[in-house]
Amino acid sequence: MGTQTRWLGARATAIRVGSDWNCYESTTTTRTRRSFSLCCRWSPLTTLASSMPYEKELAAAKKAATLAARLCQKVQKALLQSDVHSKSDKSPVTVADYGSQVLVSLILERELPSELFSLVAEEDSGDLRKESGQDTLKCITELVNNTLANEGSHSFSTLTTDDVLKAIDNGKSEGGPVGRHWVLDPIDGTKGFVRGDQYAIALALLHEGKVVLGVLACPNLPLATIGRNQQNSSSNEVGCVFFAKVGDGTYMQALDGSTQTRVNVSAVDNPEEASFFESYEAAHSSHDLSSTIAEKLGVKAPPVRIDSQAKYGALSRGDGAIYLRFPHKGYREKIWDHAAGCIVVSEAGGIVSDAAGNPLDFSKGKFLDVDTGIIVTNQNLMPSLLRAVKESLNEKASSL
Ligand SMILES: Nc1ncnc2c1ncn2[C@@H]1O[C@H](COP(=O)(O)O)[C@@H](O)[C@H]1OP(=O)(O)O
Ligand SMILES: [Mg+2]
Ligand SMILES: [Mg+2]
Ligand SMILES: [Mg+2]
Repeated sequence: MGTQTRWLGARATAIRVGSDWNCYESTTTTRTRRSFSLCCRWSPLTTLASSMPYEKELAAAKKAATLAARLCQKVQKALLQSDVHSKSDKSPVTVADYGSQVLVSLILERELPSELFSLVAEEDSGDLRKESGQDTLKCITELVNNTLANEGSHSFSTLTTDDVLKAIDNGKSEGGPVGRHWVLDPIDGTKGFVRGDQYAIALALLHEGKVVLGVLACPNLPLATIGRNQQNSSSNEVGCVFFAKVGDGTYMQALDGSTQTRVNVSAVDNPEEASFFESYEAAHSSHDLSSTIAEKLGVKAPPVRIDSQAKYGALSRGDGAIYLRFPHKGYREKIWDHAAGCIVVSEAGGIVSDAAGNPLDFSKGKFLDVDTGIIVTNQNLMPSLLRAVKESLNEKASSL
């Protein structure tokens, strides 16, 4: 099975690998590589991208999220050991948020050099460019350089503060329905991070407005089941990475890189045996509304409250069967808070929708316009969950 090359003119080359022809466009101005499946005449014809769709991108995303998780673990450890562990002192958290974004941005760009790079990320460099942000900027730069050095990453020379600002600002893309966009929450669940609880590094790739891959690194999530289905486990190891790409299922791996296992959502169809996740923070999601819905549905177990998209990860492996999220009036959901979690759950067999049963639309820029809230469960429970949600919302509206 050798390779063979055909010259398709000044801008494209076809390379045969085995019986497949892979066509590349090469222009000096755009550095893009595209599938030419529509314009090439001979067959069989597939592209590298279609024979292993998003394989390279997934590997890069896992590498980026894992390294960012290491940086966050270091900061959280220092934060919990120091006496600045107070909610009013936001600086250590800020350093980790920015540092995580810098690492993901740099690693993705380095690992995928032939692709146009577009990143929609939560943080921007505005505050770090002010006089008052200079100490924090130095601190982030040092932290990122140390993390890269500890990982033995020799492909980066020591970063300057300017490099750091540029890497953060790579995340300024607006996303949208055309092309590819990475979507990043460098620390999802900041409140949990500060408390020493759950948080996640959430990274996803959108292609033509759809989520095609997602990685959720959850440094504090036990590898063993949590929540109501918790069994006695000999392992108290923590640190999970969930990852999924479209059509390929969802997998979980330990953060330290052990063998991956395929995961599936719970198959429970009796709500009495189901348990549900919701935000730890009542300010992020109405606990009252969730408990009305759960009661109407017949759920007996109390809610499992944890921070961040770790809820999507836990649900994808069947730790609980339902996730209810009803932010308070006026709050607009962002794509980076759901993109990775959404594909992790749906590839594990679950359904993610808004409160009216519509799928989430990630193609509208950085905001997600959802009807009232977000609900997640398996195929068996979704019809009755939707009924319970509708009834509860109607009752709430008529009581106002
Ligand atoms: N007022 C709010 N209502 C709902 N979600 C919020 C609010 N403020 C921040 N968030 C975001 O909600 C997510 C955490 O939700 P939870 O942990 O409760 O599920 C995080 O993405 C958090 O942002 P951040 O990424 O800055 O932590
Ligand atoms: Mg978030
Ligand atoms: Mg965040
Ligand atoms: Mg935030």
